[in-house]
Order: sequence, then structure tokens, then C-alpha cells
Amino acid sequence: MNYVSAHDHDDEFDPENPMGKPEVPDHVQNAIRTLIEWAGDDPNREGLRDTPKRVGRAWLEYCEGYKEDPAIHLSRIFEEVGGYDEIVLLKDIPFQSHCEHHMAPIIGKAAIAYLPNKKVVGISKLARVLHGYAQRLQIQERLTAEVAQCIWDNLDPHGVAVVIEAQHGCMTGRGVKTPGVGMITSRILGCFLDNDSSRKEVMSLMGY
Ligand SMILES: Nc1nc2c(ncn2[C@@H]2O[C@H](COP(=O)(O)OP(=O)(O)OP(=O)(O)O)[C@@H](O)[C@H]2O)c(=O)[nH]1
Ligand SMILES: [Zn+2]
Repeated sequence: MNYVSAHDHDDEFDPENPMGKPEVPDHVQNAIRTLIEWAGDDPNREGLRDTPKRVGRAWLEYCEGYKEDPAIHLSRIFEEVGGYDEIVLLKDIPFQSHCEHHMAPIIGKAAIAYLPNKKVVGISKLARVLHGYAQRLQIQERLTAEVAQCIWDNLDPHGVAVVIEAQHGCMTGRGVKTPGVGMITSRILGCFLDNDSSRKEVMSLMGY
């Protein structure tokens, strides 16, 4: 039997880089080498030799959100929802971001709710919107507001509520060094803002 390799038809196949990992330009690698040296280590020692490439690729992944407009995930809309007109909530969505001040990890979970007005999306799309904005350099307040606004602008719902709870690496591993401390932010729009009972209902479904 003849086996066809996945790479047989790939003109770009590079035996030096069989996994096709993204190239990291020299100036990026040099910047990381400079940082390693400045932090007190030797970028030429065995264990650190490939680190500038790895760090470059890791940052491409951490910042994948810049490659897309998260609104694209809300373009496939289901208009036939069988008369469903109650709150839709996705909660405990884990996410990772990086703070724009220290580029340190922000690790947390989000709850995203909306009250549909004819337009409903596949539930995974709410998490995709979150990750699209989280995979950038962020502050938690802006991340929360951007997710809420994106849903508001694209689904024309009656209401949107986004609550994010996260720990900031820049507060745990450095600086004030206070592990375990959590930051909570919310952005509430439409009927959840204007109507007390709607607001209470969504907050209680979220567990707040
Ligand atoms: N509001 C807000 N602040 C954040 C967020 N992430 C990090 N920070 C804060 O950004 C602030 C930056 O403060 P600076 O005084 O400029 O920086 P710094 O000297 O490193 O501050 P310390 O962290 O207190 O050591 C710090 O208080 C961080 O805790 C975020 O998502 N939202
Ligand atoms: Zn920070």
C-alpha cells in the first residue's frame, strides 16, 4: 500500500520545521534575548537557546485575538427560536488574557447573558467573542465592556449582562504580591440596566 504523507502536496514543507510553526523574525528574537540578559541570565546557554523563538510563538498565540473581529462569530443568526423569549446565559466560561500594563496573565471566568429579541446565536459563539477580545493586551474593564457591546451591536437584544471575575498575575506574582485576590467587573445594558426585576433575575441566574 502507498501511504501519502500529509506533506506530499505541500510545496512549503520545510524539513527544518516539520510542524510548520510560525517563523519568529530576528528582531523579535533579539528583543527576547535582550530581556533574558537584562533579567540576569545567559541567552546562549543550552536551555535558553530556543527560548526566543518559543516566546515569540507563544505571544502570537496569546494575542490571536488581533487577527479577527470577534463580531464575525455573531454573524450566523438563528431567527427561528420557537417563541423563546427568556434569558440565555453562558456561565463559568474560563478564559486567559494578558494585562496591558505588565503583559502578565489575567486568568478568570466570565458569565455572559442576553435577552434575545428575535436573534439567537449558537451558544459557543458567546465564548468565542470572549476569547476574541481576551486574546489581546487588555484591562479587565475594557474586556468586559467590549464583550457586552459586541453582543449588543450584533444581536439587537433587549438586554446584555457580562460579569467577569479574574485574578491578575501582576498582583499575585509581583508588585503588591497578593495571591488569591479577585477582581470583578460587569457591564449591563438595556433592560437589565433599566428594569430592576430583570436585573435581579439575570444576576441571580449568574449566581451574584
Ligand atoms: N483597573 C485595572 N487595573 C489593572 C488591570 N490590570 C492591572 N492593573 C493595574 O494597573 C496598575 C498599573 O499601575 P502603575 O503604578 O502604572 O504600575 P506599577 O508600578 O507596576 O504598579 P504596581 O502593580 O502597584 O506595582 C496596577 O495598579 C495594576 O494592579 C486591570 O485590568 N484593570
Ligand atoms: Zn498588570
